[in-house]
Amino acid sequence: MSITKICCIGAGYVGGPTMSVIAQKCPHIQVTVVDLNEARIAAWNNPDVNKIPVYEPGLADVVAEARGRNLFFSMDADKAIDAAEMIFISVNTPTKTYGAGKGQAADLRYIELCARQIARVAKQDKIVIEKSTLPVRTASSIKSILDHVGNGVQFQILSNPEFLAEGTAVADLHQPDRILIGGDNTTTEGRAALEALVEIYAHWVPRERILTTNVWSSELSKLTANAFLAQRVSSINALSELCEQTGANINEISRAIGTDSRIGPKFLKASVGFGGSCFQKDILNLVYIARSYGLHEVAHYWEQVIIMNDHQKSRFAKKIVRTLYNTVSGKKIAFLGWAFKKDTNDTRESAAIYVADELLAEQAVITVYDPRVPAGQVYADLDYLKSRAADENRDLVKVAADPYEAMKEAHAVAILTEWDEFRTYNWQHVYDVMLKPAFVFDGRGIVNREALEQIGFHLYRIGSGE
Ligand SMILES: NC(=O)C1=CN([C@@H]2O[C@H](COP(=O)(O)OP(=O)(O)OC[C@H]3O[C@@H](n4cnc5c(N)ncnc54)[C@H](O)[C@@H]3O)[C@@H](O)[C@H]2O)C=CC1
Ligand SMILES: O=C(O)[C@H]1O[C@H](OP(=O)(O)OP(=O)(O)OC[C@H]2O[C@@H](n3ccc(=O)[nH]c3=O)[C@H](O)[C@@H]2O)[C@H](O)[C@@H](O)[C@@H]1O
Repeated sequence: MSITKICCIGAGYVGGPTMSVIAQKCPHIQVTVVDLNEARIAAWNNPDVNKIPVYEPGLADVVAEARGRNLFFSMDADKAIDAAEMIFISVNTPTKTYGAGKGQAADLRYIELCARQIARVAKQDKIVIEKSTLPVRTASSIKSILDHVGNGVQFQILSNPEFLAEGTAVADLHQPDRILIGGDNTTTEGRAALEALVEIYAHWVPRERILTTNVWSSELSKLTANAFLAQRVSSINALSELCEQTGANINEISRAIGTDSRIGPKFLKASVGFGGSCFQKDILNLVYIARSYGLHEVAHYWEQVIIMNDHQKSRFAKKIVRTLYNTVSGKKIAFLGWAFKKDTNDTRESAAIYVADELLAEQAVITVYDPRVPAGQVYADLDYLKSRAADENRDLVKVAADPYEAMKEAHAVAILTEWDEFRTYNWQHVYDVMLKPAFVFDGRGIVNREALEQIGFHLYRIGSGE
């Protein structure tokens, strides 16, 4: 089966970049990305390609190459679904905030809406692909809806989880470690669907990197991969606290253990805590699934990864309060970084939000500088917590367009994101304009200890007991 038209439902951080790269690499396939969010679609269609809604290094060039040629962003989902032979579902699957499983299970209502829409619109056989991260066995729910609501049309369901990381999405999509496709290879139609998707990726990904499994393994591999990655961060963060007590240095430990080829060097960077839309959500989901099968030890084991991460964020905030003579009331603290990692404008579950919330509860006054995050997003993130009135968030938190302005007359600077530019600031100038004693709390381990201490700063760095 040769695919000529693809539709993707969901033009977010995954749908947008993923489909842009498929369109770039497969100019013979027409790719239409649809979304309910009108502003988002308008932004993807912005004639100024630098104003697309997702900031990712290299993405604007990919969009510029394919958009209008074989890549389209549209609000007309019915039309795109009807025309496509292959439909990716790439909508959000956040943690449930209501009912059974509240705070843990994945909220699948958007997935179900997509399945019902596809069933309603489809007039010819379709391949439906789970691109969103989903609990194991979701494909059977999608299939049930499609088979019972659809009008006799045949659907093949594949699982094709996405492993890109934000900030490196384009590089990850161009050269993935692997592509994972779960499908039913026990039937002729199932095998044909699997092969159709393999064919698409094979335009730029070596075949040996395209793995096929059964659907359930594919769904569960995605949750497992994120759980393993997050577990490494929590493990190194747990030890960062012990380093601070003992005079050991977490960077040296990461280097020492990372050279063991069985451990490997990646994901061993101690931090103020992992953020992002997925690690916490996916582990909570894994915990919920394990518990729903009565596997309490399994659930408890993975839950520790989250507990450790919450502790890491909280102890950073507490360290600031303790160091500033046990009170930050009315004191200006400058935040360098608000995004959950560098090279992205995404702030979902960013450690900065929770550190800020804890300091605001102590009546601190915060000025935020982030090279990519606009003021409106900072306030939206704080308002979402409902810890205090929106007016109070605006009174206590300011967002600066200039980093030196943010740090002027501050008691302390807290580094929350590892943006490269923070390393190259004129720290002597920063020292001169800050109140004394001037404190720097480095939650990312990026500044040079000797240089800052020579200038006169008091420096605290995560995982450094020196
Ligand atoms: N953000 C990331 O780096 C990664 C995310 N994932 C997974 O991919 C999925 C999507 O994540 P993101 O792209 O980050 O989410 P997102 O929130 O950025 O985008 C989802 C989009 O789907 C749209 N949408 C929801 N329901 C819809 C419907 N019925 N019809 C049309 N559009 C609809 C929303 O308006 C939104 O624009 C999630 O399951 C996530 O776990 C997987 C790998 C990486
Ligand atoms: O499912 C997803 O959404 C994605 O989640 C992560 O990608 P992402 O969250 O975009 O970014 P990561 O590079 O994994 O970083 C996550 C968080 O961990 C932190 N981190 C990462 C690595 C490290 O050594 N230390 C550390 O604190 C980062 O600062 C960030 O806050 C995974 O890396 C992707 O493979 C996956 O597709």
